[in-house]
Amino acid sequence: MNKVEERAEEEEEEQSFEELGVDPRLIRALTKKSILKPTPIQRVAIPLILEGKDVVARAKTGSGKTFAYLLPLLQKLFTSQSPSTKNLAPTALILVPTRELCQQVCSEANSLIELCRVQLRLVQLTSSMSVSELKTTLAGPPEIVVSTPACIQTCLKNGVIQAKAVQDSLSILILDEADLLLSYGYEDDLKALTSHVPRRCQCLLMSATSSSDVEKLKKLILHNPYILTLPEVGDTKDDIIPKNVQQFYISCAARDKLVHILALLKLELVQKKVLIFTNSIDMSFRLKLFFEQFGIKSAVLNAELPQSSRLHILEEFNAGLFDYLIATDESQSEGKEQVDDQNGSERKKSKKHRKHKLDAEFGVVRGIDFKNVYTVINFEMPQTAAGYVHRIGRTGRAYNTGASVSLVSAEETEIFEEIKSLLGENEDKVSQFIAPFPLLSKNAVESLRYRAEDVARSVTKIAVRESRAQDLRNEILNSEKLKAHFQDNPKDLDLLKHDKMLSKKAPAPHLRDVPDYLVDPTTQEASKIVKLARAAMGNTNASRGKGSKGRFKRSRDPLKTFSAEAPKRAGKGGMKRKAKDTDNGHKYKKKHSA
Ligand SMILES: Nc1ncnc2c1ncn2[C@@H]1O[C@H](COP(=O)(O)OP(=O)(O)OP(=O)(O)O)[C@@H](O)[C@H]1O
Repeated sequence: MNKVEERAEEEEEEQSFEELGVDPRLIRALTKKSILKPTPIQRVAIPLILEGKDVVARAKTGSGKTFAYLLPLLQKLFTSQSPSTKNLAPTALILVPTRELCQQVCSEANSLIELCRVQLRLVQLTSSMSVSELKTTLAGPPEIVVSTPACIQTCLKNGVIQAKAVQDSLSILILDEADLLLSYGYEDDLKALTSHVPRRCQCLLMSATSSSDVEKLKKLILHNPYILTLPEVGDTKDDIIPKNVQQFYISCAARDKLVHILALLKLELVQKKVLIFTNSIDMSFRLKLFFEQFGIKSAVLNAELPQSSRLHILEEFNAGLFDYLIATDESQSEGKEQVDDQNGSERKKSKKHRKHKLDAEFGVVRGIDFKNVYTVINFEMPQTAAGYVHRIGRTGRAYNTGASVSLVSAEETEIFEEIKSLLGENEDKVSQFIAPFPLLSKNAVESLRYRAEDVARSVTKIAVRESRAQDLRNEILNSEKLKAHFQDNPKDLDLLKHDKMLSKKAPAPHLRDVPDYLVDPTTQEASKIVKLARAAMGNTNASRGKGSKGRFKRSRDPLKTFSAEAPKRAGKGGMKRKAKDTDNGHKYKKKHSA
């Protein structure tokens, strides 16, 4: 790149929201949220959307896609309000695959609207609402509706929204997390809707990955769109995971995973907050009960819990009320049961053999904005490489940094190799993108083995089953209370704690703290460095805020400068990434589709 090109790129990177043409009210609102400069996808998408272009935006997880469409959408609605024209249907429709995402988009948008002090109504429609609730919510109508395709289809079928009114009123249609809409089974719902979408309607399609599903949707909905692809996503395999996330793995036998995760958490070798993934709900309860005996408080999150409990757990975790969340993601082995609206649509497929209903519109991984998660731990490896990308995408969001640690057993070698090849690894070479975790020594693991195995034996299948049932009962009882309470006090998070003890047996006092004599000096040193680094990076629950506040100081990163084992390999992985990290090109491709 020559100097002129370099300068042009630098200038582009320095572009402010103001220069992108964003309304001063929105800029003030963003400033209040400590969002000061646009991310690369926002820089390119906002002006095009303001101009009224159809856009397909592909940018990696956590790159700020939500504001990339919300800001121009709100701005257009601020200025287009005309009291003489009365719409009979919403002007804008945002479709997302899950209820959790509905909730998240609504709260992001509503907080901007509130801060801007404009008259604009945005509502959320969910499949759990009755026809009369849907009608009441849509009365007006509101300018913006956020929902899932299935729910909109229910509204159309039941006459809650008239097709003719959609044709007359709809000006902007946004498909968020577009790569997932089809895999959630919404193809027919989307096809039914598109027949009513007027040609003049501006259509936007946002996604984290490119897939044949995105192509299908593009053909179905968009007319001659601008395709925005940040090179970090589309072109080079090595940048599928955000650059600010360091990836590590630990090879261990499946039966040794408990002692390894105990060592990581108890010896404080990973930074908080920590999001732990399991492939089954039973395993998440096994982990929770195991942790409890060592005085580690955690909460579980899965598709079986009532929706209000799930939203509350997310809010509490995001607010920093607890540090460890064990999530079972939606694509994993237990599958998901299709439950839909109360009006008995064809999507309701009951599976008798399953004891508990899992919510088909639950999505814990995809698109959910977990705030300030520093470490993602794959206690069990995901079943697909794409699942890995989405799990890891829960850390390192926007300008924050993060790390992931995957516990890989011999049985998981195949998927691990698949993940490495997706990231662009060459089988014969030393791992470039996922390095062995350098801070956990064999001695450290062995020092905890006796205690871990003893406690693991006490967490029997019956104990797991009982605590899972108990937790579900508690949450169902609480969910009604939560629903009512949140309507009156949306900001109150302390009503119910989700990290309470489930175990019938109180933890033995001697297991709460690891005595110094059990921890070898190298591990003590490693733990000290992690703590120091956390303090130096301002990574505490209170201070590790959004945007640039928690910005990474690479030179202070212990995972780059310290190694308890295998210093050469870890160093190599670290150095390579370090070199790559300086290459912070934010180019984009813009082309008209054929
Ligand atoms: N310009 C910005 N500066 C700093 N933080 C930002 C900026 N834009 C968005 N964020 C924050 O970054 C986080 C991630 O944004 P967002 O959820 O939009 O990512 P995403 O690209 O949609 O990710 P995913 O594909 O996982 O859904 C959010 O907490 C958001 O508030």
